[in-house]
Amino acid sequence: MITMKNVCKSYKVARRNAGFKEACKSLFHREYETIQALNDVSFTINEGEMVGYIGPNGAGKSSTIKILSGILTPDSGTCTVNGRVPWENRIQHVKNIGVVFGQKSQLWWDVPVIDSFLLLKDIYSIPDDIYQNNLEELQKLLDLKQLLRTPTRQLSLGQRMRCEIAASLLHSPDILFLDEPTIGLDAVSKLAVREFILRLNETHKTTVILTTHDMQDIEALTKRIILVGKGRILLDGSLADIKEGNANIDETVAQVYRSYDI
Ligand SMILES: Nc1ncnc2c1ncn2[C@@H]1O[C@H](COP(=O)(O)OP(=O)(O)OP(=O)(O)O)[C@@H](O)[C@H]1O
Repeated sequence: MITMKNVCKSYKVARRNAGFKEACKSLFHREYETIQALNDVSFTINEGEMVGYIGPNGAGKSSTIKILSGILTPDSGTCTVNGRVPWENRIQHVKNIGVVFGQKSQLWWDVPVIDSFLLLKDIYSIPDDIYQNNLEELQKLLDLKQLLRTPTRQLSLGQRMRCEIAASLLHSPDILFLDEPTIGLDAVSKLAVREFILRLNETHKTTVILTTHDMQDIEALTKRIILVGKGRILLDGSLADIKEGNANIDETVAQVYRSYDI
């Protein structure tokens, strides 16, 4: 189970005006601004649930995922993932979770994908039999056979994303965090990724938290949505709660964002 209770997170950002004079001035006197990325965020997600975490740019989605995966520590509030505080026992915690950041790679750029997988096997101390079973299953379901011997940098975005998802699941995590996993993918790759996530959730009961701006992803994958805006949870329900008649889903969501002024 995942719980977040009254979590707040702010960032301190240095600001200065343009120009050489301002750069010199900032050496002696820095101005800072505080950005409140998360403000009193609370929710609970049960085992096996698949939840869409949506909101406009800068709403606080990635900050939430980073806290849940132990990369960031909140300023205040509590958070547990399967009974563990993510940032306190990171080594144990990461064995339980898989994370895919659509805009970042966890694969080593210059080596064949299979070498990255072997490195991950060592990092996560995955036993041989589990690694082999998982590799075989993922290879089949994500159609990786032709890709494993290719260096990551030579893969297309869609091919890389399939490899990234496989990499995040080699150690059989109970929970998968997907931060914009279909960003930039063509229709065929998107469908393949969606189908795989659905199947993973159905067969392995993996808990999935998905952040995306693609409302078709949300429509296809999640029954529950949590809407975040300006660092606050604004709605915890289903797409049906915000959908009106046969309105287009993108227009509906844009209308919701406008109505909350986010
Ligand atoms: N490392 C950082 N340093 C300073 N400010 C940050 C940092 N990371 C995020 N922020 C700020 O915190 C706020 C929330 O950012 P976050 O990346 O969590 O939003 P998001 O919902 O994931 O956005 P997007 O959909 O654009 O990826 C934004 O105002 C952003 O500028």
